[in-house]
Amino acid sequence: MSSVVSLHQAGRSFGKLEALKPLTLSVEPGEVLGLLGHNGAGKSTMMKMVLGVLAPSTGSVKVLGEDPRGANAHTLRTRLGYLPENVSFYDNLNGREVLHYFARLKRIDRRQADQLLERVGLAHAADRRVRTYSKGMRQRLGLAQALLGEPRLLVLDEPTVGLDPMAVLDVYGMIDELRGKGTSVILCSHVLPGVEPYIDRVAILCQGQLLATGTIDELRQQAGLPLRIEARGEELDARLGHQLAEIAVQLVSHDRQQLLLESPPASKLDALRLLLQQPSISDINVQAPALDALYAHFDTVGRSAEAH
Ligand SMILES: Nc1ncnc2c1ncn2[C@@H]1O[C@H](COP(=O)(O)OP(=O)(O)OP(=O)(O)O)[C@@H](O)[C@H]1O
Repeated sequence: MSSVVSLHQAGRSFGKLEALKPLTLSVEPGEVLGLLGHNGAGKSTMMKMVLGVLAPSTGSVKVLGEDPRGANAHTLRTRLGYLPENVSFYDNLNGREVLHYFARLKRIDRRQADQLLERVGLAHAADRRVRTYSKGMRQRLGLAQALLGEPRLLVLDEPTVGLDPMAVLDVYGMIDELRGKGTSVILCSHVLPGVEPYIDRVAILCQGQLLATGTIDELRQQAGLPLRIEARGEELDARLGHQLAEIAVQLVSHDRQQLLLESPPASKLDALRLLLQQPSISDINVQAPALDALYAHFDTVGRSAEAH
């Protein structure tokens, strides 16, 4: 199956500033790509190139096999959905009118608007002016607007900003449902905790450069960050620390009920074997580095490489 998005050596400069250095990246059907990067890393520049708002200065961009700025751009756009970071609407319209307006722009049956209002939990507020909506309600309306026309590709810029924890889970649940139906999603987010189960692959940008791409497990392998092992029990003996040190496992903290260890990935099994030999240990918990730790690692590496 061909890629939904395919960037080949695509880069973009503004005058002398190389906002996005040439990068090659694809998004497959039904795949959720998490696009991460600090402020000014080049995320919006990449999203704008995918949406056809910006032309690449070098290389090529293809979306659903077409140039997003080519002769078919208008038709192509009806198959894309976009939620901008700072979503804004005509405040004097009500929620339903806003969606009808966007449906007309996309040449889509306006009856879809009512279904979408229901789907994002705004049916009760459909006849209220948008000016009375809370931040979370506006975000939901933005999402409904992006979903008009059942797009094949959704580009979501910080979709969970300003949402309460339950609403965040709702948005992630919706992304999951879309992924199940084969929609591809580019999810640009600074909000990392909790997002892991909903993304298939991550792309990390730093100062305009693509630093790393891969599944979270692949990024863990590339980063080689230590795992955290927590052992619980009664009357734990910290002298175990010496044996652990021999297999390059570090004792981070300990008391009589708990040992906290940091283990290089390669020493994990040796560390577990050693712990399992201790009758005083009743529970062991192993934690692989989470996405925020992986992101921080690659970002630090990228910035120090740039500084040299
Ligand atoms: N139209 C423009 N003209 C000049 N410079 C620009 C333009 N658009 C973006 N830039 C610059 O390109 C770089 C990348 O910007 P971009 O908006 O892509 O970053 P970002 O990762 O989306 O940041 P944020 O998280 O703050 O939205 C920045 O240095 C920015 O100032």
